[in-house]
Amino acid sequence: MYAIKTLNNISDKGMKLFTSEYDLSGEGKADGILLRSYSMHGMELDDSVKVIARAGAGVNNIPTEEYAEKGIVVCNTPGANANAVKELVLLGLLMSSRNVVDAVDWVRSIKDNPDAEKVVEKEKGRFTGQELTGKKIGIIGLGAIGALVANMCTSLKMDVYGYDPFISVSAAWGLSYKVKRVENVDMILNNCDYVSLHVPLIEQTKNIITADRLKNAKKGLILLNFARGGLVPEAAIKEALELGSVSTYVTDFPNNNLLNMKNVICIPHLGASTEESEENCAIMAVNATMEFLENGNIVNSVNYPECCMGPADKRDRISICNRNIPNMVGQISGILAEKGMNIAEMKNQSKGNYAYTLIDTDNDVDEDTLDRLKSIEGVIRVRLIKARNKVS
Ligand SMILES: NC(=O)C1=CN([C@@H]2O[C@H](COP(=O)(O)OP(=O)(O)OC[C@H]3O[C@@H](n4cnc5c(N)ncnc54)[C@H](O)[C@@H]3O)[C@@H](O)[C@H]2O)C=CC1
Ligand SMILES: O=C(O)CCC(=O)C(=O)O
Repeated sequence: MYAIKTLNNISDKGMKLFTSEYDLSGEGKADGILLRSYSMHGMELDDSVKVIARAGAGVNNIPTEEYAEKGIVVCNTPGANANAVKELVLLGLLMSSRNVVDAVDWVRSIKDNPDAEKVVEKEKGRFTGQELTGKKIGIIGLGAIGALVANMCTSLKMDVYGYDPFISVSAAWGLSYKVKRVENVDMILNNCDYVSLHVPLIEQTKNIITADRLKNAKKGLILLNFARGGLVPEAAIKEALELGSVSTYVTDFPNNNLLNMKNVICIPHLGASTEESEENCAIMAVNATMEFLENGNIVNSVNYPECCMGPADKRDRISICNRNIPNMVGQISGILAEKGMNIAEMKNQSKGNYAYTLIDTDNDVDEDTLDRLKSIEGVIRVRLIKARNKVS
């Protein structure tokens, strides 16, 4: 039996995939944790936790490196909510271009005016906007969401520019040939009418949109931030709005300061909040959790490498989280050889500072073997997964 804890509400479509082997009561020590935006920084974790699945893309709410050090695999759900975000970006583009928020507020204010129809025609000129077609848009970050946004904007007949020095091969393949490649953030800000941010919040992207950069931005820029608040310092936005270099800031990450600024359109972090996206994310997160707990297979991890060997069905499987340093495989297989054990199948993958090893063995695995594997310098965690239908 595996115990699962959830730190946010996770769609039933995903949760009901957990079989009767899973205790979802949330009581006792968890083997796996599922969450959305809950902040895990500073949270005490039981030693029992082996896998954490973020039903979503951004993992800045999880100390992924600290957990890698503890042998806890953190997964996310790449692309599962990208379409939902793309559609909200479209709304952001339209809201900011057609003064929809102010116009709707104003028209509500005349609801008791018996001449509302006439007043509408007289006053509507105050809300005249601009069209998207023909305007320049820059997309910063061309991953799952940025690529969809870029392609959507080409369909709107916008002139689309993209910046992503780390673009993946698959994202590049999916990108319209109409998206023009730009070499730096400033070229985007200085030349575009609209800029949309789609990078993760990491050390290198924190405060990426500085006050200095915004000073030189094309006058009247509309800046959309559906990625993370920490990419754009509030002081920079305040100054840019006052100077007029930015005309409107659309953000999915409101706080008290932003809510009190004129020409800031705040949305309450709704980017991924559609039924479809919540279901997609939950299904992917639950599948990754079960795959790791039952088979030791790692999919969509952000702190350990992808490593899959199919179901742990016929043979016992040893799962090892280890540091990415020389001679780990040699030492591991050496111990199994000394114990007279035969390796039927083995896989070792690495990612950054960490590596992961899966071993299927023809023999029974005893406690002494596991203890010896654990004592290897650089081994972080060892787990035995008993075969479900063992061949004797
Ligand atoms: N508003 C919301 O509800 C949601 C917000 N998000 C945010 O959007 C972010 C992006 O999501 P996805 O597109 O799914 O992730 P992704 O991982 O598919 O794409 C991120 C892209 O950013 C690029 N990148 C990284 N560092 C960069 C840099 N310094 N400069 C330029 N590009 C850089 C990467 O190469 C990658 O192509 C997430 O990390 C999350 O913070 C994601 C989903 C929902
Ligand atoms: O779960 C959510 O609503 C937030 C989604 C999000 O921000 C993300 O996936 O990065």
